[in-house]
Amino acid sequence: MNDGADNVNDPNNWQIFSLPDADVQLLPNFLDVATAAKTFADLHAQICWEQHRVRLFGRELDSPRLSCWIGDDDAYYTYSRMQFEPRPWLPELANLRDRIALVCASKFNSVLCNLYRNGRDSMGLHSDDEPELGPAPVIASLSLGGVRRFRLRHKHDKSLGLTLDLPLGSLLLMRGATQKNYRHDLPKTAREVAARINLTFRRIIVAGETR
Ligand SMILES: O=C(O)CCC(=O)C(=O)O
Ligand SMILES: [Fe+2]
Repeated sequence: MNDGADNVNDPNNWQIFSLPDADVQLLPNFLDVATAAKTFADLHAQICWEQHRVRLFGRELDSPRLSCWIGDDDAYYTYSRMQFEPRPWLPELANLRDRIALVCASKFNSVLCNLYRNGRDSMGLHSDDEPELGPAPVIASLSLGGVRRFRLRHKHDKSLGLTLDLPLGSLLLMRGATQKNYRHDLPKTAREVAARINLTFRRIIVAGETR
């Protein structure tokens, strides 16, 4: 793990983007390069990667990536109108969850893991705005492996957006009204790119919880 924990906790190391109607920050070196590489190798081997299906224009298709939904037993999630039952936490993921919770001052009970095998794998434009995430979700996104382009686009004002090449070991934090006002994607690329793992830590509001 990154021994520069003080470093990570120093709010000055967050890059804060002044994006209207959103709250987006990046901690470029949450994991140092060696730790990020080891974490990538461990998770690539340990996560039970699955081919999820997505519904698009009334048709069901293979999603262009491999995925795995991991979380507490009660953290059910509906994504692209498909229900996912969480798989149990792996120790390394639970450890990352706790460290990320500290630097983000938020709690997470689940993580969506995505594996982009090459430049043809991608994530279409969407908002993480499912009702079970609550009205202003905190999404913490850790990137490992190959660098890929990530784009945020305002839902109503085409002039507003942000494009980031997410470095390995970086932690992107989206909070507040970001999901309400923006969509994001990870486009395909013709460049030769190494495989990438992305972990989006989330908090599902479980039935019976007051908020
Ligand atoms: O791979 C990424 O950086 C984005 C993943 C994402 O948007 C999601 O899991 O909802
Ligand atoms: Fe997303």
